[in-house]
Amino acid sequence: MSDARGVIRLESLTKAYGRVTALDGVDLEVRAGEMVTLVGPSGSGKSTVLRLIAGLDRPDHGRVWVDGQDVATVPPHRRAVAMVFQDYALYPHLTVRGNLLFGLQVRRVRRAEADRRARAAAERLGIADLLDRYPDQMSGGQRQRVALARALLREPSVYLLDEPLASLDAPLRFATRADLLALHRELRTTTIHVTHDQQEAMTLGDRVVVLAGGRVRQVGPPQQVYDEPADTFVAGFLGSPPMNLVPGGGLLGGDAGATLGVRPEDLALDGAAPVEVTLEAVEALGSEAVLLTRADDGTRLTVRTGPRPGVGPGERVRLRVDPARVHRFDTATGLRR
Ligand SMILES: Nc1ncnc2c1ncn2[C@@H]1O[C@H](COP(=O)(O)OP(=O)(O)OP(=O)(O)O)[C@@H](O)[C@H]1O
Repeated sequence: MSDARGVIRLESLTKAYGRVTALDGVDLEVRAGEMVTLVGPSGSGKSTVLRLIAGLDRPDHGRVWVDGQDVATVPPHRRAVAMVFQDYALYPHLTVRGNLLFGLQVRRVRRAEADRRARAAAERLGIADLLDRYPDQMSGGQRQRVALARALLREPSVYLLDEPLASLDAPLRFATRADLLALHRELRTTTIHVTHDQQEAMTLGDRVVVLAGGRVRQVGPPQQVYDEPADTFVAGFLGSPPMNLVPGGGLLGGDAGATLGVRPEDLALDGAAPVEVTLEAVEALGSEAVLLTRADDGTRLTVRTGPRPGVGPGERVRLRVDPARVHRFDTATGLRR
């Protein structure tokens, strides 16, 4: 089914490890050419989703479709997927060239053709001068590029990326993220990318999938999920610092049965505003500052301001709340109203 190439469909996927339910009925369709970011707390089942797609584990119930085909009986090496892990998983006894050629040799690609493809992938990822090095002679960033180049050589229908940037330092992470995005724009290969990183979740995917407790909580374009979180869990998970959530509404405006939420950037210092709080701490982050405040009723509100807010701990300050920016959730169910 060539028209389904690159399409991934997960249907009621359930998986338990002993008494731990890792996935609890996951449905998801990833479109051809799409880049989807999978986020969620530790243990929410993100890696399990990838492992089931790759065939490294089998679901207890449910189905995985790759390229329009139910892959239940297809072994991992026959699936059209390439997985990249945080810890690279390179062969330590092989050079970069050896690592890149390995999969091509398994697939009986002729040597001259394999060499040509390996060099092209290495050049694309900027590691062509490292072909004779062994993995332990390279930095983490370089190893990760080798792992990505190796995935590229498989020419899969789908890339499964399990936190590939997590062990890189901030500048390298930023640069590699940009490379990953450029590569995706060029190749348009369907990609599912697991990350813990808020910025990656917001910037890398066409859509973000929020997972919690083995269930999909919300799927949508990152900005939409950020602007309209489906429940209090998603509201508190996406965004750093997280959304302020006030059960009963309190000083955001009383609302029995509702939990009101406001993001730190939607609160502002304003001497004429009615909400008065005590400033407990100021976190200066260079490009911005985060104010930790506490109202007389005990409610804590986090405020995001410019880098030099001009106020200090212990001061009484007033906060302006943009009413159009207040989110309303049902306290009992947590669902957006
Ligand atoms: N092989 C295994 N044996 C037992 N339990 C497992 C196994 N693999 C995963 N689990 C459990 O299944 C749940 C989901 O794990 P999974 O690795 O998918 O989570 P995750 O969202 O990727 O977490 P993290 O962000 O920490 O990597 C966790 O509770 C985990 O402890």
